[in-house]
Amino acid sequence: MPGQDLRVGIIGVGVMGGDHADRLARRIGGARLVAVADPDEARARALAARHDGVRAVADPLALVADEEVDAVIVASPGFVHEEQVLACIAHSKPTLCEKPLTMDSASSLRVVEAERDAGRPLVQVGFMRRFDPQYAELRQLLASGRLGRTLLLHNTHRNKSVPNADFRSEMIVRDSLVHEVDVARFMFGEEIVAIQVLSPAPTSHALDGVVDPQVAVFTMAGGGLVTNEVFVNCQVGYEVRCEAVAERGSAIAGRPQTGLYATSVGESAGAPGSWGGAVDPDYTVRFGLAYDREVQAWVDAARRGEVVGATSWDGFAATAVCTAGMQSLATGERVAVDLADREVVLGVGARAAQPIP
Ligand SMILES: NC(=O)C1=CN([C@@H]2O[C@H](COP(=O)(O)OP(=O)(O)OC[C@H]3O[C@@H](n4cnc5c(N)ncnc54)[C@H](O)[C@@H]3O)[C@@H](O)[C@H]2O)C=CC1
Ligand SMILES: O=C1[C@@H](O)[C@H](O)[C@@H](O)[C@H](O)[C@H]1O
Repeated sequence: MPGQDLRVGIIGVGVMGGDHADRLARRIGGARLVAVADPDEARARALAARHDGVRAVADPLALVADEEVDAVIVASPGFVHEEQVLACIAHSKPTLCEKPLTMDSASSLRVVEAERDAGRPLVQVGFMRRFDPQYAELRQLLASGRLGRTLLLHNTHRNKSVPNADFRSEMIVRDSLVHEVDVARFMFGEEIVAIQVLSPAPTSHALDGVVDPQVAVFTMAGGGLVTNEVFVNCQVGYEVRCEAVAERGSAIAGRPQTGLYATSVGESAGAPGSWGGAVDPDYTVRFGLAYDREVQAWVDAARRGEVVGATSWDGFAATAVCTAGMQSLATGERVAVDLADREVVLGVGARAAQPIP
């Protein structure tokens, strides 16, 4: 592989698959897009037609088996990830799987076990916030110990709106809150042992019966607490931040300026979707650089036969927390996370992913 471009296939060419195709074509070195697969064949053909040398393949599993595809980005909906990622592992193809790894902890564990049995690291999960410069710097600051022991995190996660009628309360946990789960594990460097999902009065902008916003509280293995607001129909724009509170100070990733920061759809804070500067409209803008860094790191690591960023274990651990979160959403009760023992599953001394370059 050294010296040759990594030939990449993308499964699922909706918002994220299309975005990754563009970055592979324009901004990523050492790789080229060669094939795309999507059951929406017209969409796959249209994307292939926009890029030189890219084939549209009807069957995602045929793309995985294709000898001219070295590595695969899985950007299909979460409920088909298990079958597609297992196929990638069976064909020894390095895989960047968009979050969530799968929809429940049992299926995510099957992916972890399949990769273990394949005997080499193959799967990176698309938790891109780990590659956002501010999130990465916050993680380094906390790990350096300069602020003392980390006590609390406060996460905010707001989407302007979600277009999909399928985006029910459960989806907010499995598809949106799952990012905060990974952030909490990343910042603390430890597992989450319990989750409680609270249901405030919903916004009138949510579909009937959808709990939006939600407030989730995570208990970390060392006793730290993480509060999380997830609000997917906030109307204003995309706001994602993480404040860490430690024994000797605090720090925030994701706040664009100092001073009063007010957002509004109305006139009081200026033009709609503004605070005097602009609120990012969505994740493709806010995390564009993080996705670039994530995909470049994946390409570089795949060429070395390694995995960086979030591993299949991280994907499994996040899904396990969300599985418990679904139970808590239904009852309002605090639910313990049922996480397999990492050393039992992966073996004593199993190597974590390489640190993010
Ligand atoms: N990291 C991040 O910030 C984000 C990650 N995502 C994740 O990316 C994945 C895709 O999400 P979007 O692009 O927003 O969805 P989308 O709905 O825009 O696109 C999904 C595409 O997959 C195709 N598809 C449906 N069934 C398929 C199958 N069996 N095999 C292959 N393709 C299939 C659809 O035709 C569509 O083109 C999801 O896992 C989602 O959670 C989505 C948005 C942001
Ligand atoms: O992953 C993402 C979406 O799937 C999810 O639906 C959004 O809530 C997140 O902000 C975005 O990053």
